[in-house]
Amino acid sequence: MKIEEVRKEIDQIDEQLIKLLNERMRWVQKVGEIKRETKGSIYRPEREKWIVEKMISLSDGPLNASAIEAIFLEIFAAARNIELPERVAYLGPEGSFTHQAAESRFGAVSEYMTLPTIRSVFEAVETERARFGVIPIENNQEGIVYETVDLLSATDVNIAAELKIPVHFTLATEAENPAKIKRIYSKDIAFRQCRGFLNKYFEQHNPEEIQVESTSKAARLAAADPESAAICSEIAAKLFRLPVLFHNIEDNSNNRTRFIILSKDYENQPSGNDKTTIVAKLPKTDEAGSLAKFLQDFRKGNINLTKIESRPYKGSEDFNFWFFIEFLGYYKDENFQKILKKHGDYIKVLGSYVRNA
Ligand SMILES: O=C(O)C(=O)C[C@]1(C(=O)O)C=C[C@@H](O)C=C1
Repeated sequence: MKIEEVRKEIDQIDEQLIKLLNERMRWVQKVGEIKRETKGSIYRPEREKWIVEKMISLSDGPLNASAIEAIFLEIFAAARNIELPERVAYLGPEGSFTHQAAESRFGAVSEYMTLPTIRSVFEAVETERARFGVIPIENNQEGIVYETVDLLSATDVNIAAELKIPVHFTLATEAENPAKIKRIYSKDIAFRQCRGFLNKYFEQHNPEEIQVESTSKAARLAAADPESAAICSEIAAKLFRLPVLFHNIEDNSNNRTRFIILSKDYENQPSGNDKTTIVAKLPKTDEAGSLAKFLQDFRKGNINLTKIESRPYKGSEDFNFWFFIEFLGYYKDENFQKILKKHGDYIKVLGSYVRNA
C-alpha cells in the first residue's frame, strides 16, 4: 500500500472524528445549560475519571492507558471551556512543573494566569479572578510545602482535586554533545537532584554551574547561548524550543510532586474512592491529651488517616499548634459526620476529592 492510500484512510477517520467530537460537544452544551439552571459545578473530576477508566477498559488497539487519558483530558478541557470559559491560575513561571501539572489537567485550550507566588494564586481564586488555582502541596523527597498548608487554613477556598506528577528533569541544549557545553543553568535543587548524571557526563571538562531562580529561566538563558545547557522540565524546553539531549536525568526516578487544584465554594460528588482534607484547631487547653482524644475518634470510626501535620499558630506566645489532616473517605460519610458533630466547632473541611494514587 502506498502512503497516499493509507493517508486517505486516516483522512476519512479524522472526518468522522471531528463530526463525533462536535456531536459530543453539542451534548456538553446541554449539560452546561442544565448546570446553569441547577447551579451545578462545571468541573466534575469523578465523572471524568469514570469515563477515562471506561475508555481504557474498552480499548482494544495500540493506544495505551496514558495516551487514552491524555486525549480525553484534552477533550474534557475543551468541553469545560464550552460550558463556561475557565481561567486557571498557577504558580509560575511559565514552564514550571506547576505549569506542567496545570496543563495536564486543564489542557491546551484553557486560559491561564501565571502568578509569581503561592499566595497570589490563593488570592486569584478567593476573589474569583480565576476559577481554579494550581499549586504544589508536597514532594515525596522534599516534604510538605508549608506555605500552601498555612494558606489553606487562613483563606476561604476549597480543594477541588489533587494530582501527582513525576518530576523529571531534562538536559536541554543547542549543543550537539556534552563536550561542547561550557555552562549549565539551573535551580539549586535541580543541580542537587541531578548530581549523579552531572558527575558521569561532565567529569572531564567541568562546565560552570550557574544557579538561577527557576528551571524555566534556565531554559530561556540556555536558548540564547548555544554553548550552554539547562536542567529543566520537558515543558520549559518545549516552551523555549530547546532540543532535549538527555531525558530523565534525575538521580532518583521516584521523585514526585503532589499538586492541588483550588476553587471557591466548591463541592465534588462522592466517587467511591475519595480523600478529604481538613484543618483542626483544637481547644488550646490540655494540648497533648486533646489531640490524642481527637485522633481516637478517627480510630473508633475506622477512618484511615493519610496525613497529619502540626503547624504553629503564627504570632502566638505559647507552643500551641493546629493540625492539617487528610483521611480516606468523603466528608458526608457517616463515620466522619459523627466526628463533625462532636468537634465541628474546631474543624474546617477543605474538600473531598477523588484520590489520586
Ligand atoms: O458530565 C458532565 O458533568 C460534563 O460537564 C461533561 C464532561 C465531559 O466532557 O464528559 C465535562 C466536564 C466535566 O468535568 C465532566 C464531564
